[in-house]
Amino acid sequence: MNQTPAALDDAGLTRLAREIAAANPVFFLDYDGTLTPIMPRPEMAQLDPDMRLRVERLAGRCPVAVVSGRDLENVRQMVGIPGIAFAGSHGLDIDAPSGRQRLGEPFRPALKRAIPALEGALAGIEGALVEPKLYAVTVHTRLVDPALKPRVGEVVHDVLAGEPTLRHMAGKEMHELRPELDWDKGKAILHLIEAEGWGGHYPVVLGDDVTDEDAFIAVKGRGLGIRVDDGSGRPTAATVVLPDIPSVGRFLDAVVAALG
Ligand SMILES: O=P(O)(O)OC[C@H]1O[C@H](O[C@H]2O[C@H](CO)[C@@H](O)[C@H](O)[C@H]2O)[C@H](O)[C@@H](O)[C@@H]1O
Repeated sequence: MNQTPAALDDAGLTRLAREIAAANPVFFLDYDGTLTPIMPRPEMAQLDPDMRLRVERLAGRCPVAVVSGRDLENVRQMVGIPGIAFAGSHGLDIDAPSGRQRLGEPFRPALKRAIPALEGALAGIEGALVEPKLYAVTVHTRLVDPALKPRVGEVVHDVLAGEPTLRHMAGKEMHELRPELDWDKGKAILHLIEAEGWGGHYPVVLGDDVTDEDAFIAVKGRGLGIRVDDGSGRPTAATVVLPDIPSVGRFLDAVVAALG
């Protein structure tokens, strides 16, 4: 892990954007915390129209994929840009011009049991939100009384104990139950590079969360990981850090301008 990735001011950001544009890039963009600020509830994290326009302009100039922990159809609808590639459920569900890959399909029966079990067991805990996805289920704790958060964790682990084909993953104020598969955002990105014929492009990954670290590692040595700082001070495998989401906007503007 790189403890101290390079922090960029606006001049450095413009310089980096020009270098990237000259390298024939392909962009892999995370959604929550990267294109949109973290909000109290998932449905509140709507994409700002200016950010949508930037991503749209970028996609008019080079390949772009949105790689998210969200359900694929949900993030596709939130982004609202047709024709680009999407990976949902942390890469377990991919829809790209080359076709669809649904690695989570064999785990649907387990998820169909786990989702109502979680909804039932958490119904009495105010603020606990269950977000069902095609290939995972997320339990959000952001709105739960801090004293009750450990109880939410216990419920999640109780349900997990009955589902050996699922595993637990933690994120920002959330627990996720997902398929017990050796697959992550990094593997999804490498799959997309191969399947879409993007091997001649320079992969640039933007992300903020723990699950984006797999993506930074996947492109290390052949591309660039850019972490959007979330103030956690967490070590990262990214090479560069952007201080916030507005700087992501300025960076994408600079790349678009440099691509012409
Ligand atoms: O990979 P991402 O696109 O960053 O998705 C990761 C998770 O993002 C969402 O949850 C997070 O954002 C919510 C809205 O800002 C916030 O309320 C929550 O606390 C965060 O964990 C999404 O709801 C999850 O499904 C994604 O896995």
